[in-house]
This record gives sequence, structure tokens and C-alpha cells, in this order.
Amino acid sequence: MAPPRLDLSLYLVTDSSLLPLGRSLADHVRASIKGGVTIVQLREKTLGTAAFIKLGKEIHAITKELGVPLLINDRVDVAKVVGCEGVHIGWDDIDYESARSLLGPDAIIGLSVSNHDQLVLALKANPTYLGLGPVYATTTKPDAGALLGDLGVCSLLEKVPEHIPTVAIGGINLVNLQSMFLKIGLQDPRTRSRKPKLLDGIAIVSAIITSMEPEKTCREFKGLISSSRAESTWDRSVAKLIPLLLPSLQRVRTCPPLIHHITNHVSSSLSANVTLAVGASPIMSDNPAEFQDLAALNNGIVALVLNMGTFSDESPFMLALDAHGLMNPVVFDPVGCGATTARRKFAEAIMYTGCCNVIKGNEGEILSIAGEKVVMRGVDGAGQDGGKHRERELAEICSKLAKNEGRPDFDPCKKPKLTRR
Ligand SMILES: Cc1ncc(COP(=O)(O)OP(=O)(O)O)c(N)n1
Ligand SMILES: Cc1ncsc1CCOP(=O)(O)O
Repeated sequence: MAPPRLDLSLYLVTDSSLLPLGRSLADHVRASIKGGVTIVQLREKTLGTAAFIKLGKEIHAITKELGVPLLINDRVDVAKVVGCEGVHIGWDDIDYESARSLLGPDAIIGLSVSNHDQLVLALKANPTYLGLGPVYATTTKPDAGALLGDLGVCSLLEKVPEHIPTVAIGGINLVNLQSMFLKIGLQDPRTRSRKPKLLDGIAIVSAIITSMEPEKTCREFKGLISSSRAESTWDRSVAKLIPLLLPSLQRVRTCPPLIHHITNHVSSSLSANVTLAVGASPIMSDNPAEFQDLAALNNGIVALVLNMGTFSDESPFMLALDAHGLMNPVVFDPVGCGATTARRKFAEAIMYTGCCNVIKGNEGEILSIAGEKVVMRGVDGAGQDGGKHRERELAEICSKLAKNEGRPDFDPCKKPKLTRR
């Protein structure tokens, strides 16, 4: 019988030093697997060999009972003695070929990749999977090196062949996960062959290990993972959509985000009231002096909404993207784009920063930022040719634009081109 397919979707990497006071790693791992963790890596940087082996055997008994693989970080010798399913190694550890020959052809061996040079070497080795990171800032690995950001991960993924699964690691948590999936995308195991390549999972240390309720936290991660996959199935019946939206609405209630709006004077008070009605906190500001502060308020649980309805000068928009762009989700509403050349150029400049996660618009606006010639009456639609495109088609264009796909001259490795820092 073929071994079960490797499921990397929710990958727990341990660090006992981060456990809440009085909690044991064994209980934490058990609860996390009950909550949906699909693979565990024992990463215990301060343990000596004997203690590492003892803990490895204890944790392996649990992972085996619950049917998920256990990998050991760095130490092939420990993995061999524990008898677990494999190892995760980096570039300061034993080389891949030696690890493979010591552990055998069936062992799971993951390799870390932080840049394109490492990717080239890793692909020659042909490991079981790749760990791409650090994506975002993390205190868990002080020597983690330069952050990839969403665009850096996308740029690596472009070069990863279909048969090698990938996970993203570094600073991923329940707050930034949805935005990360919007920008990078998560593979649906039922529809494997997809271009561009998407992630197969996320690897998490602190967001699970520091949780007082690891089972609940993992269920929340699982909820976001399955809703991200469900989004691509496009079953838009209300009965299917409501359960997908509810967890997001509940999260807004339990963890209210601050929404910084730069919006037009027609809809300003409406936008503030709608934001309050869903349980978030609005702040309306087009004063660049406060953008850096706003982007970091509320423990970083912040999003930016840009509405260019009554724009005059592009600089507040660019400075706001500069402050929020790589950290916080950005919603862009290209109001009236297509009505005038100035609006089209303005919207294009914003799109080319590569910072927009969600693009919201009507048919004319979406088609015109996608580069099609549309004649718009005003801000209210697509003019004479309106209504030709079905919503699904338009939403797919939006999703591609948000991921900067289909832009031949867009280089995802480059940092967004912003006016000044
Ligand atoms: C899944 C996953 N990806 C990357 C890493 C980092 O591994 P490495 O580069 O060996 O660094 P250390 O973990 O040893 O500090 C990982 N552990 N897991
Ligand atoms: C092991 C590792 N490799 C790259 S970042 C990282 C640490 C991830 O930890 P956290 O999920 O707490 O940011």
C-alpha cells in the first residue's frame, strides 16, 4: 500500500522555552494535533543529546498514536535513535545527501530556503519539501536573516517545480494569515496542478506554542486554511458563503482591527459607520505625519483602505502604502478608474507598488486597471458595454491583480517602488 500523502497544511514547529508557564510540551502537542496540526517538528535548540532523544521518544509516542509524522530539527542522529519519520535541515547542518543516506529513501527530509541561491542548491538535492522563510518578522529565530515578505515567497515559488511541496515559515499568525493567503495562495490538494505554484502549508512556532488554548488556536488556523481553499471553489450560494464569512466576522469582534481609511469626502462618514457596524475601529486620515504611527497602532492589527474617489495628489496614498504596505492588509478601491487618463495612471501607480491585497470595484474599474479600454460614464459602471462580464470573471481578474499576476514587467523581488520613506 502506498504511504499516505504528506499533509503539510498546518505544520507545528516546537520551542518548549515559549510554552505558557506550567504547560508540558507533550500536552501541547497532543492538543495541537487534536486541533488540526498535520505534522510536527521537534525544534529544541537548548537540549543536549540525551534529553533531546528522551523528549523525542515521548513526543513520537503521541504523534504515532494520533497518526501524524514527527521530524527532528537539525539532528539526524537523534531522529535515527527516536525512530521518527524524518528531519528538517538547514544550510549549517548535515548535508542533504548524507542525511538521505543515513535515514533511507522513505524518510521525510525538509530543507530550508531563504533566497534564490539556496533554492537552486535545494532543487538539486530534490528534498521531500521546502520550508520558505522567514516570511515576516519573528523573534523565535534571531538569526533568521532577511525577511522574504509575501512577494519574496511568490518569487521563490515561481521556480519550485510542481512535485516539491512547500511551507511558509516565520512570523505567521492568526492576524496576518488571511492576508498572506490572499497574496501568495494555498494549494488545494484536490486540484494539484496549478500555475503559478501555491503553498502547501504553513509552519508555525510561537502562535501555537505560546497559546493558552492550543487546540482552539489550531482549529482557528484550520478554519482559515479551509476557507482560503474554499474561496477558490467558487460555490457562491448564500448557504455556503455564510459559514465562510462567520469566522472572519467573529474574529473582527474578538480582535477588533483598526481600519485606516483614506477615502473620498462623499463616502467618508458612511465608510466610518460601516466599519463601526461590523465591530472594527475606523480612523479617517490623509495626514502623512501620522501614517507610520497608525500603521503600528492596535498591536499591529491594522488594515488600510484606499479609495481614490476624489483624489487630487498621489503622495498621501503612496506614503500610506509605504507605512502599511508590507505589514498590513491593503484594500484598494479604484473609483472611476477608466473615466479619465489621470485616474487610470493614478490607479496604475498604486497597483504597481505591489501592496494591494484586495481590489474592490465595479466592472469598468476592474477592467480598466486590468489594462482593458473601457468607456465609463462616471463612477457608476462600465458605460455602454457594461454588464458583459460575469462576476466570477471579474473576481478572478481582481485576484490576479492582487497577486500581481499577468504583469510581464512586474518583478516581485523588487521592493515596492514608493515615493520616499
Ligand atoms: C519548516 C521549517 N522551515 C525552515 C526552518 C528553519 O530551519 P534552519 O534553517 O535549519 O534553522 P533552525 O530551525 O535550525 O534554526 C525550520 N526549522 N522548519
Ligand atoms: C524556524 C524558523 N525558520 C525561519 S523563521 C523561523 C521561526 C518561526 O517562528 P514563528 O512562527 O514563531 O515566527
